[in-house]
Amino acid sequence: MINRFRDLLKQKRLLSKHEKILVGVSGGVDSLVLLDVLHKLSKEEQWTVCAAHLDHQFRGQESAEDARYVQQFCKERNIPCATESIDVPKLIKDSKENPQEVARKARYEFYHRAANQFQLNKLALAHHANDQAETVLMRILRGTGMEGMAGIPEQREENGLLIVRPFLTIFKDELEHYAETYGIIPRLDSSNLKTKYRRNFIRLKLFPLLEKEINPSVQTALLHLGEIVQGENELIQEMSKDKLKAIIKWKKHNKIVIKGKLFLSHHLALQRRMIKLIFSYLLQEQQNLGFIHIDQVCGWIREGRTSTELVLPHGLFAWKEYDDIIFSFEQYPKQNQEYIYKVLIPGNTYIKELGVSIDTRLDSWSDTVSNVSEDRFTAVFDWEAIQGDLILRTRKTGDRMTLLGMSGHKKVKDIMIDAKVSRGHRELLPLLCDQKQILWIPGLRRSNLAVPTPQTKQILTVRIQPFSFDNFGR
Ligand SMILES: Nc1ncnc2c1ncn2[C@@H]1O[C@H](COP(=O)(O)OP(=O)(O)OP(=O)(O)O)[C@@H](O)[C@H]1O
Repeated sequence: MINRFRDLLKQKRLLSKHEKILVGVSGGVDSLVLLDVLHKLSKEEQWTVCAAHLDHQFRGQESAEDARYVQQFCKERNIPCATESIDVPKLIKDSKENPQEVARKARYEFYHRAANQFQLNKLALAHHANDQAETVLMRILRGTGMEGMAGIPEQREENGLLIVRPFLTIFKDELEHYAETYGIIPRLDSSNLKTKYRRNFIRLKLFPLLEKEINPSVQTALLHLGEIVQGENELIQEMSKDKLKAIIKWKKHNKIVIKGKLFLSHHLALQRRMIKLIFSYLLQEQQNLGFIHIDQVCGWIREGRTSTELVLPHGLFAWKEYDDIIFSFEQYPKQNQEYIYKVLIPGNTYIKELGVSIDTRLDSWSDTVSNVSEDRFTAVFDWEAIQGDLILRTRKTGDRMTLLGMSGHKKVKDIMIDAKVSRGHRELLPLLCDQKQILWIPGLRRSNLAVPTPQTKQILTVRIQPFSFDNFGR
């Protein structure tokens, strides 16, 4: 019988020669068989095999006896065994998290400690084909995507520990048969019937019914479905990662900007995956968003309108700026960030809303005529043509100006739209005005007003600290 397991393990290629394996052993039949099989094959495969058992203190004395039982089982076979006893019921009481998650976390932390203690890098767990079929069916019934339907992964990495499940295609009756053949007596977990209610409902009621009425091999069918989906899933995941790289314009830990048109050029299946990847990147995989939100985002991007902001769970926001789709934990720049400053002449005025300062200087024409040079953030004016105080303020509805080199007025809003200034930044961008008109939109365009001429006596040079739209309002 061990030969069949040897062949199966070889075929799976989850374990190669010289592996250093930690086996998670509960004391139940599956994990005792796994430990026994791996131990029996360890000599020829030159494996180091150790065991780890955690007493979760769920069942008082009974749990403590499980731990002693596993220790004894290991001692008889000369297998090093790490055991710990943790008051998981107390951890659950003190925590706000889901009880199963708390127990799982405690167990995995323990596995890591045990693996470090024995210097091992693989963890083998004894989930089997029935567990897999139950998982696939349960997820289908509860609602899942392809990732969920793929079931339990045969191999995955967690913080440097490679977790393998060599029995995932072996049904429990075969493990029980092995146990009987080799005289392995498992501990009976009395909590099984209570804690695994839903699983037991599927195992004890639903599967027998489905096997009788629909398909005698329903579990195998589900197992195959899981395997097929897992393969296709891996393929589409790889594709999504590739495509995502191309649509990301830039990203930082709390913000991602993607190219809308390129995103929409992909199939909806890839779009959904890419949004999911974006969520898991921003949310650090802790609290991914479900199908409803993923679909909501895809639909919202398709809508195309640029003026809506999407409020998502876990403090995430999404908005559009021309072709950019922005996902961020910072809210869309507020509309009412109006400001107005009297500009000191000569002197320095700090605009706190922008985090930049504005410098002014007055010179006689003859002093400056040789070195006056305008750029996006510097402008020069005929001082005498300026009417009253100089102010720097945000845009007001209906603001208009005459651009240098153009005749007629143009709406400031349209000038900004033409220059592709995003909606949020339109409300923040400073306008330099005198008492009557707008003279200059720093960084963007200047008006045809107060332009120095050969008759100009005094030149006003205004220089605003260069700003990028990324520096403010976002
Ligand atoms: N207390 C524990 N200590 C260490 N490993 C555990 C413990 N409980 C479960 N495991 C590992 O996790 C796997 C899955 O656990 P699960 O509770 O689903 O199965 P189980 O019914 O306890 O399986 P088994 O028949 O092996 O006891 C087990 O097969 C075993 O490898």
